Order: sequence, then structure tokens, then C-alpha cells
Amino acid sequence: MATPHKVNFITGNANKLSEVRAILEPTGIVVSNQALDLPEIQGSLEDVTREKCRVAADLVKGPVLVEDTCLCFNALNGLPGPYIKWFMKSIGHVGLNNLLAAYDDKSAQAVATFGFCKGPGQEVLLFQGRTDGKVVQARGPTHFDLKLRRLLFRVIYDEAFELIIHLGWDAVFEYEGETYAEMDKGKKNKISHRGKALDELRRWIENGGMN
Ligand SMILES: O=P(O)(O)OP(=O)(O)OP(=O)(O)OC[C@H]1O[C@@H](n2cnc3c(O)ncnc32)[C@H](O)[C@@H]1O
Ligand SMILES: [Mg+2]
Repeated sequence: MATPHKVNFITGNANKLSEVRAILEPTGIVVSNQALDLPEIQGSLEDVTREKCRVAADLVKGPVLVEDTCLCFNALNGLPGPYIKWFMKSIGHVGLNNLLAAYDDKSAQAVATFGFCKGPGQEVLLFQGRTDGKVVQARGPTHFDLKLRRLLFRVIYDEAFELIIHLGWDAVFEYEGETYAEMDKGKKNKISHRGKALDELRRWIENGGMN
């Protein structure tokens, strides 16, 4: 039997990790994880992931997979984009809606940009997925993954910080009538920005990219 492909996904976000595992592991790709706090520079979506990946490969001294998630409002020419985490943290779901109050156009694009690098000094390859939707008042569980969140709540000593830092925008992003938070995980992973980006990555791996 062929040895399974392995990726070392560097993320501090347990929700991302569980989605990446749910998407990749059924395809035979094994996902390990290291939670490193990587710098996120200012720049294009691609620049942010490229730099995260370069630093991760240097720190780990081996092959790494990283990802950066953006939420781009069309009325705001793509902002908050890569800065969505800091917007979420400071103004939350209500604030995100308020940002668009002055515009009729509530459309937005969720973007996942994965970076893979074989090791220090090696080229960073990018795999991107985009899903179009619109920003709505929060509907569905307001945490990226509520069950996981409750579990984390019990085991992580600094619960309050973790609660804020991992709070995602699933509840305010609507795709074809349902918010990401209202969908079951299987459906979200099929149509999501992350699912599409990981399809690209899987194709590349299956075509021998990691050899
Ligand atoms: O360690 P990393 O991988 O950087 O994890 P992170 O939580 O810092 O993630 P990002 O830098 O990519 O910031 C993206 C923000 O969007 C949130 N997020 C990421 N993916 C999401 C998804 O599929 N649905 C909703 N929110 C998501 C996430 O909680 C962050 O607040
Ligand atoms: Mg981050």
C-alpha cells in the first residue's frame, strides 16, 4: 500500500484545523498540527499567506501548510480582507453589518489562501478558494464551531482570550439563503472557500506535487 501523504498544518485556530482534517483526511491525506503564532503582514491576500508560510517553514525547519482567511466586502473594495480577524475582535458581527449600512451592496467574498512550502528557503506555492455570498444579521450559532468552542472552554486556561480570538463570522456570511453557521459542516465544507482551496491542494498532491 502507498504511504499516505502528510501535511503539517500550522494554525492556532482549532476550528480551521477541524475543517481541514474533515476535508483532507477522507482523501487519504494525514494532517498533523503545530499551533504557532505567525506574523501576518499588511499586503495582498497572497502576500500575507506567502510570508506566513515562509516564516513557518523557517521555524519548523521542514514542510509546512498554512492558511490565511479573508472576508472581502465588495462595497468596500475588498476590505476588511486579511484584516477581518481584527475587525471581528473589535466590532463583532453587529459592527460588520454596520460597516455596510451606508451601501445597498451587501455582497462579500470569503477567501482561503493556503501556502505550502517544503522547507526553509524553498518556494511557497499558493492554493486559493473563493465563495461569493452576502453579509447579513447573525443567524445560526455565533461561534465558528460551538461544540468545539465548549470543549476548548473546559480545557484552555485563558478561555476569555480564546473565545474572542477564534470567534468567526460564519453567522453573518450567507450563501444561497443559508449562513455558513446554519449549514451542517459537511455542506459548508463542500461549498466553502476552504473546501475549494483544499480541492486545488489535493489535486496538486495527487499529481505528485509533494514528491
Ligand atoms: O493561526 P491562524 O491560521 O492564522 O488562525 P487565525 O484564527 O488567526 O485565522 P486568520 O489569521 O486566517 O484570520 C481569519 C479570521 O477569520 C475567522 N475565520 C477563519 N475561517 C473562517 C470560516 O471558515 N468561517 C468563519 N470565520 C472564519 C477566524 O476566526 C479569524 O478571526
Ligand atoms: Mg491568524
